[in-house]
Amino acid sequence: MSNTPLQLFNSLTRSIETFAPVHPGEARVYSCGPTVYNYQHIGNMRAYVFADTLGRTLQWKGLKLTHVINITDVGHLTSDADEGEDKMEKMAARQGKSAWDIAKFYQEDFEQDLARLNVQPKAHPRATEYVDEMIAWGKKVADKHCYECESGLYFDITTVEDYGRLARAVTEDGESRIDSVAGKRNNADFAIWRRTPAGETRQMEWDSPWGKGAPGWHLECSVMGEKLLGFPFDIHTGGIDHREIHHPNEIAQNQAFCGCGGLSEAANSGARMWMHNNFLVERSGKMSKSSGEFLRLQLLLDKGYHPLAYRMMCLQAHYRSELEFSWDGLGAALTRLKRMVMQAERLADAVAGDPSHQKFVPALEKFDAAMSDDLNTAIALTALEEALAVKKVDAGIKRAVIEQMDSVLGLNLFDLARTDLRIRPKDAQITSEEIEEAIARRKAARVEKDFATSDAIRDELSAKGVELMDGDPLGWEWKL
Ligand SMILES: Nc1ncnc2c1ncn2[C@@H]1O[C@H](COP(=O)(O)OP(=O)(O)OP(=O)(O)O)[C@@H](O)[C@H]1O
Ligand SMILES: [Zn+2]
Repeated sequence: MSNTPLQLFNSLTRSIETFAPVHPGEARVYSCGPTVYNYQHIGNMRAYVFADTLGRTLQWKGLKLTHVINITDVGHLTSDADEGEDKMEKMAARQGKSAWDIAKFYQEDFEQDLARLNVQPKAHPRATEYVDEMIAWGKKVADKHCYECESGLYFDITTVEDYGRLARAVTEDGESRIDSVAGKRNNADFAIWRRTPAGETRQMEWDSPWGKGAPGWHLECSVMGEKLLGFPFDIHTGGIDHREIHHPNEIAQNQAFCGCGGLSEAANSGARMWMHNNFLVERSGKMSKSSGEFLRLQLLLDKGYHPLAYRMMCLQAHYRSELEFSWDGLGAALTRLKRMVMQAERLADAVAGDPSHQKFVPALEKFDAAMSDDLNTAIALTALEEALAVKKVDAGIKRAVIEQMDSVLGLNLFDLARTDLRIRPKDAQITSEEIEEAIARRKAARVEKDFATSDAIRDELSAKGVELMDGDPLGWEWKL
């Protein structure tokens, strides 16, 4: 546990602030979750590695954490600015399945990816479970803040003070629009309720005072945040794209809901702090699902990379910096993780003791200072390596220090074995058992000083794409 004050960058004020819990001894965090109309790409997963590292840090500071990552299973249109088709219904039509089945399938896939990245269990409320509460919220704010037009109930952004303060850049026509909704008063007004067009039926629709239809995407997060965490809660997170439209709209709704209009009190915006992770990018630009082919965690596995190598890759960058994905970078992150796992393996039999020992003070202080400085995981990783390198100390003390650091970074160092990190690529022509069996035969031949057989086995493996790595300092033994 650490008592150093935690400094975090609050997007709302664009400055570093000291975290002070709303409820003493507790931290309540809401992270915008995925729209489950498709697989998540690894860029999306960067957002959850960041949110999880934040949650772990708050726990390490001694706070009882309540952390929500919602599931958007209705209401997110193909444009964040509330226009176009519902992403769920569009995919359902494309796959010839029900929107409910689509949501279930991709939610499960998402949760599997979270587990693979060692993201701690969180609450995952689904938007469709809160529709009554969304309607109640709409009723409460409708008179003062909304107007109806043909396509539904819209929020008039001029009815709250300082709309778009979070984005700092919202202008009347500053956002990309794909088509404009007839009857909207201001370009940036957004739907609270989307009425099903006359003569159509949606798979996901509910009765409301504004006709049959579905809730707006921004409303969902406001409602689930308020219901599950209460206003104000401590921290709201999301990817940096949400700073421009989704979160300013949530804040406007929250101001209306609190009946306090203004933004002078951080409380009025629903959360005290708003934090945003930067993008994972490819050379060609932001990784995105709309671009057709995209990188999934499963593809990394299929190519032989352990998912935690991707977590390592994320931690090597500051969450507010862009991170460019490359296979070489991922390979380097895997090697780094492997070195750490090997060092942790040496402590496997030790019972964790009291971490206070002179020799670990510099590394622990460095780690604490780095994490407390707006989650500087890149430096924290070097402190972890310094602690791992400390020699001639009691293994139990060392284990306790490493466990503490790993509880924050989530690399799972004590549960991973070296061999877990060597994943056979999906297209490999040979099974791991066959490789191990050939290696055992070769070892036996070498004991007999039968170098001809030993070389023959090496060639036989090489022909199948397996390179033996005699004397490899990482003990890798072979690679494909
Ligand atoms: N390339 C990226 N890097 C980091 N975070 C991202 C990236 N793309 C999206 N995110 C974040 O991932 C979370 C889930 O995003 P969401 O479900 O809205 O999908 P999306 O990837 O933005 O969809 P699409 O690519 O179809 O526009 C959000 O917090 C979003 O800000
Ligand atoms: Zn959201």
